Amino acid sequence: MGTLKLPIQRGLYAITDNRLTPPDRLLESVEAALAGGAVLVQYRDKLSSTAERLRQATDLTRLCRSAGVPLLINDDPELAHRVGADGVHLGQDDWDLADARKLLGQDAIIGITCHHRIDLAETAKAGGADYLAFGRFYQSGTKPGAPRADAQVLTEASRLARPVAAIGGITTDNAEPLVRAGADLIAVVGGLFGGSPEDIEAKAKQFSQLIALHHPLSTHSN
Ligand SMILES: Cc1ncc(COP(=O)(O)OP(=O)(O)O)c(N)n1
Ligand SMILES: Cc1nc(C(=O)O)sc1CCOP(=O)(O)O
Ligand SMILES: [Mg+2]
Repeated sequence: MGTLKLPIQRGLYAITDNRLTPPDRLLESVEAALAGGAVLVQYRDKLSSTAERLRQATDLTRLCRSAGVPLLINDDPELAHRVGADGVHLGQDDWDLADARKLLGQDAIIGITCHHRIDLAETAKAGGADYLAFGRFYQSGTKPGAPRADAQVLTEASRLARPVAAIGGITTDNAEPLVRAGADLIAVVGGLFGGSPEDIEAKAKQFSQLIALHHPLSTHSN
């Protein structure tokens, strides 16, 4: 873990996937997302062996650190601790937030899945979550069974004074209403990594530009 908590910027949150960012393309895919302006990266891998996950997480930690962008590990605070990543993303059935905080320390970034529920977000905030994630907003090939959420929850969550992430089926064509509703982080797997590897940087730039343009607190014209 770094010695200082990195700030969470508003923008694109790039999330990796075994199928779409396989081991032989993982680093170049994330590099392209970073070149396109991703402000946060999550290593999400539910299939690889422990040794492979350790290798990939170590490589990504190095890459993201050199880009000055925080790397979070999905589900696995012990792996985050081992590789010195910047934090974790935890779902409602994953590690307890307090236990993860105890292991990773105050400077770790910990994000929590809140589905479509403000009560879960309030609990997560009270427990010290660094951002609150809501979804899924659209059909998702990555997690088709995730509960549905409506964009209004993003506006309601804006009052909680924590960065708000939106996830689930988001593409450059459907992200704008979520940004307008108050999403600070647009979290994407398929809409970023699902096409041709040559297109990742351009897609990341498109996401980054539309977030900068349409967020309610943007200094650009809306
Ligand atoms: C940014 C972000 N939001 C939500 C999730 C989903 O977390 P979880 O509910 O634990 O589901 P899995 O990702 O573990 O399948 C996420 N990973 N990232
Ligand atoms: C990992 C995840 N969590 C979700 C939630 O709603 O909590 S939706 C989702 C999948 C995100 O991938 P894609 O951008 O390909 O839909
Ligand atoms: Mg999880």
